[in-house]
Amino acid sequence: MWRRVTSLSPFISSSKPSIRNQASYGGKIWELFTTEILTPAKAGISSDEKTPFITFVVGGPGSGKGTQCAKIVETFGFTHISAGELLRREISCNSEHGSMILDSIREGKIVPSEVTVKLIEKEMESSKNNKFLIDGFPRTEENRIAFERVIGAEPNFVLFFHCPEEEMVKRLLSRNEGRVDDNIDTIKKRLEVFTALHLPVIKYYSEKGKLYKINAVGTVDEIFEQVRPVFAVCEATK
Ligand SMILES: Nc1ncnc2c1ncn2[C@@H]1O[C@H](COP(=O)(O)OP(=O)(O)OP(=O)(O)O)[C@@H](O)[C@H]1O
Ligand SMILES: Nc1ccn([C@H]2C[C@H](O)[C@@H](COP(=O)(O)O)O2)c(=O)n1
Ligand SMILES: [Mg+2]
Repeated sequence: MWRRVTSLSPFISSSKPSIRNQASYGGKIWELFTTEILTPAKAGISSDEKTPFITFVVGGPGSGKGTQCAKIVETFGFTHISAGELLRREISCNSEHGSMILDSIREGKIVPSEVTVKLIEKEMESSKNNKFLIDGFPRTEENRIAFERVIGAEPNFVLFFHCPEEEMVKRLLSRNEGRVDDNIDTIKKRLEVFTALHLPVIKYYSEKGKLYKINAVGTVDEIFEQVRPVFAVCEATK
């Protein structure tokens, strides 16, 4: 079980990173952000079993966040909390916010942060684990600030899956899971929202030295080989 932390502490020291891994293909402004694999001390990994270890997993729609989270869970024993899945669950059980959430998802819009953060908080509180992968969150600065306020914690680090738009569109159109937002019109809106609202979040964590940028092009296993060393640092401190 995790306990809530009451103050936010800086996790990053100024010593040199042990490994530096920069994505190698062209792109937009995302190119400004680097991936660094930090030493345990630099990554701020606590030896306190009760302090939650929080990783945010971000990236565009279809960049492969969910796919890689499944591999991280299998290999490193994290609890996977997908913000999108929690919201879809609210739709399926016709909850108080179900129809508002469905409308937002159909339109490719972001659900108000207070709703999403409350769902995440409930999942964290009911888990016996203290290592969390929070997938598809934060999508916006509003999401990020609401999490800090409600949960009283920051992520230990943030994994950013960087994928070209054409590849994301191709993957989403062939996902075939019956999602109401996997159609070309909604995908276009999701991409617009991603470009407009996600950049400040990426920039924020990059400046804090918490961002690990992963080149999300390649096979699932190739991509996981970039992800693995980030979590191996965490394992090494147990
Ligand atoms: N490296 C890859 N190469 C090709 N296809 C992939 C790769 N990784 C994932 N996929 C496929 O692409 C689709 C989208 O992947 P996934 O659901 O993991 O993305 P996501 O980032 O979680 O998307 P969303 O934000 O919409 O939830 C899935 O059908 C998945 O099987
Ligand atoms: N922080 C979040 C996460 C998700 N949503 C909504 C909007 C997304 O298009 C949809 C699906 O999420 P995904 O499964 O693609 O991660 O859920 C949101 O509003 N806020
Ligand atoms: Mg997903």
